[in-house]
Amino acid sequence: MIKLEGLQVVRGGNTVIRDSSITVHKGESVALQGPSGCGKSTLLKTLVGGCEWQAGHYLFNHQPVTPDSIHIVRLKAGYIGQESALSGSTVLEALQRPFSFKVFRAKSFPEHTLYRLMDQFLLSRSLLEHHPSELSGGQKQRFAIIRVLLLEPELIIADEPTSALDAESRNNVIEELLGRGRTVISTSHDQHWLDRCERIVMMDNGQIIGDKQNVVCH
Ligand SMILES: Nc1ncnc2c1ncn2[C@@H]1O[C@H](COP(=O)(O)OP(=O)(O)OP(=O)(O)O)[C@@H](O)[C@H]1O
Repeated sequence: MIKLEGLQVVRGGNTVIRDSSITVHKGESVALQGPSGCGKSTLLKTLVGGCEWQAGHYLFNHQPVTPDSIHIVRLKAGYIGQESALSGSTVLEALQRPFSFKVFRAKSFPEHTLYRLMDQFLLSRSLLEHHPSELSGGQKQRFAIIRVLLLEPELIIADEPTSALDAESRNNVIEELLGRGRTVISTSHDQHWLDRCERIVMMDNGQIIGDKQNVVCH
């Protein structure tokens, strides 16, 4: 699904991703691990065009991707960022907003899925009428994940998706994102999340330095 070869990313004049290559197949769950500042978030952002790459090759579903054609990835990949903003006058409006974008207009808003996910993530229905700024950090994070899931992306890119969650909602989010055969590329400092990813890719100083299969206990 994703193939990077010799990728290089420069930010603020510094090379923060260097000569990085990785292949991720459909259905795999991969976590990038490594010290703070080694480039994990940058690599995830680059996959959806949040950072430009200056050298290397990027293939998505065997198609070459360039910074100019990154929209082919954005159509099919959902990005859950560390500070995903929900914009709208209510939470419901924020969740519905992507469905008004031209590229997603053919999709209808999956209300049943929304309610299923809210129940699973322990979110009460009344929150839908709240202003997004009234949500707690953990509620915001769960709604940001729901917003991505409602669009049924082929690929999920998740930057610390459980960082603001308590144990119960964390387990439910892990089950939903990692327990259903989805293709997920992530970074996390949460050992519960890491234990459920099938592959751990080690990074250091902007480079991929190791790749191991995890024995996943379901
Ligand atoms: N907007 C930016 N402009 C310039 N440099 C940046 C920017 N954002 C991050 N960097 C630099 O890029 C490098 C990689 O940062 P990145 O956030 O990708 O690391 P990380 O591995 O995700 O760290 P953490 O585990 O702390 O989230 C760091 O040296 C950081 O200082």
